[in-house]
Amino acid sequence: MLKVSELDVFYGASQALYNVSMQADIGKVTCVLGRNGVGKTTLMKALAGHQFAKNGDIIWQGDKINKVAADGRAKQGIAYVPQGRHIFSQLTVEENLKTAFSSLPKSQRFIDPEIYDLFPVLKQMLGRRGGDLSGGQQQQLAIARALLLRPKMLILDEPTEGIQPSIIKDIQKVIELLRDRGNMAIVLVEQYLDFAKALADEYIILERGRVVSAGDGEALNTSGDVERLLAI
Ligand SMILES: Nc1ncnc2c1ncn2[C@@H]1O[C@H](COP(=O)(O)OP(=O)(O)OP(=O)(O)O)[C@@H](O)[C@H]1O
Repeated sequence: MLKVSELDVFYGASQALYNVSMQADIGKVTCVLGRNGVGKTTLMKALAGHQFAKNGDIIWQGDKINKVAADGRAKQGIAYVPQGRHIFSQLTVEENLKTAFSSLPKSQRFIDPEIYDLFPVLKQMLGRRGGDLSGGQQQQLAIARALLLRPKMLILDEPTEGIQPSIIKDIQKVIELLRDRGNMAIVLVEQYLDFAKALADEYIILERGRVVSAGDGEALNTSGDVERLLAI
């Protein structure tokens, strides 16, 4: 389980997160919602170890990981799929997948064939360059690469951004399947409310760096607050 308490995060002198607390349980999807620029990506970076908190605690599986860098967190089972996917456009699909190996012990440095059950398109495209894939295929590649770490927590920052509806459905099914296995916490940043509603077991909404609403996924459908807080 992930437990975040009273997190303050700064970029230089500018504060991006104020007193943020949240929890993400194994076997659940926790959605982080909010308009542009409210701090969602900053929170994900703080969870993944790409940005450090000035104050507050990040407790993962009972250990305080505030000071652990990103590679250390990957080794502790935290996998991060950043917004914009960050795949290597000059490397092939297979080479992109293998970049995950550096965080794995030697015995686990292989591509689990299950990856191709989840994302069949990747098998057909193993020799293609990452940059030649569609946005949706790149997103699938980025998620597959993260899954090679055999994570206990998967952080997905806006996986539907700029992606065609049929692939959004495929990604939704994969997230549901991973959740239903019950051995992974999934933290999902999402602007696309229908996708969030379909997947969220729990949610938080950020506004100007603060948590302004939180609850179980059902409340996303019933609370009028949600539409108001996410309206542009
Ligand atoms: N590297 C940075 N240096 C300085 N300020 C930053 C940096 N990255 C983000 N910020 C600022 O921190 C605040 C939160 O940004 P963040 O990217 O976390 O928001 P977000 O909710 O993820 O937005 P979006 O939905 O547009 O991705 C914004 O005011 C942004 O301008």
